[in-house]
Amino acid sequence: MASPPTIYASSSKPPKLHASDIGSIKAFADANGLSPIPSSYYSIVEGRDDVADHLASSIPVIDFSLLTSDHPQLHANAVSQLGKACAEWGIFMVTNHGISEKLMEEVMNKAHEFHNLPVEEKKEFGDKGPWAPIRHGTSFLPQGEKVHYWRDHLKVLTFPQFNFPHKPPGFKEVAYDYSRKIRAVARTLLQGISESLGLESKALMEFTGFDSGLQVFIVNLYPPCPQPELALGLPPHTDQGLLTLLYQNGIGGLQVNHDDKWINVNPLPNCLIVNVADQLEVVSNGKYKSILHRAILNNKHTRMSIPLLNGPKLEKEIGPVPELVEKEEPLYKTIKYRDYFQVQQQARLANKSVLDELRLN
Ligand SMILES: O=C(O)CCC(=O)C(=O)O
Ligand SMILES: [Fe+2]
Repeated sequence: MASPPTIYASSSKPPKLHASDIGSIKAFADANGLSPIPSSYYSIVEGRDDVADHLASSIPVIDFSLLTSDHPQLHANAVSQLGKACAEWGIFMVTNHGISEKLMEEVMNKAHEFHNLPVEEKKEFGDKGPWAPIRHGTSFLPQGEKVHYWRDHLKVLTFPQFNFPHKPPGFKEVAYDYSRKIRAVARTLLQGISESLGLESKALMEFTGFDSGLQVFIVNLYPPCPQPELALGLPPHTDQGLLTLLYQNGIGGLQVNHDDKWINVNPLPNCLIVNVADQLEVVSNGKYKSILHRAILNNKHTRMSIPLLNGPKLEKEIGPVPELVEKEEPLYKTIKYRDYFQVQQQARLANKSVLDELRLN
């Protein structure tokens, strides 16, 4: 067995502090510098898992301009690559997506400004539960979790209704523009994914009510952590929704689980990282599995990530698409997307995957 980290051997193990008392891990990290982290943030006890870094360069890359090409063969090739990426990986990078570098930078800068606002100024956005349109908070599920995670977040419902914090000035405007452009990219990807399953291009959009679908705009900030070998930014989880499109500030930290190994995601410049999420697994009847991922930490740089979760319409009944289960057994229950949240909250509190609750034996 590996020798335990020295912090465990010390008689002065740092105190357990509850994330709700800490409020903002950024403010806490700013105030505490290099002091040992509270022991309530120890989520890695056996040392970090091995990382299969030789596989990092195998994460698929989809050229969006080929997917939207008028040339039938180029489009067909892109669709087949997309299907392969969803089936074999559940994560891929999208290049040439058409969202300008300038807009992406503006969103990132404003997002940073938001997290840099004094704690008092952000109090009005404090987390009031899963259905609140704007929620600012820390960790993962502070009220239910046994250990905490080194991250602050802002989560905003940006579709079908657009909500957004009114500060810092200009954030709302660039976020609106970005949110709509991301939805358009997600919509085109969903059409390609539909085709890759042998369905009509609009089939998944219509079945999931995508054009009135939920979008959650998340801004994560992971401050430098003095003991990154002991804590995590986010625990292993899958995302709700159909497709998550994520952009980060150039500091690595996202890892995905592929064939039971953790792999660092090293994004190409200006690309979008796309994750297959739970509802895509369900509608594809398990052909495209939602990807397990987590966020690790470093002790030097602030990491920021901006994932936008694009899901079905809340009132839609979501289960395997009927065309796919004409010749095979449905592997998942059908439930209203709105009710899925209830199941998800309970499953997460019990530390289970929500899909386990929806799987039919
Ligand atoms: O920070 C990251 O790269 C991952 C964020 C994430 O998985 C999430 O917010 O659900
Ligand atoms: Fe996630």
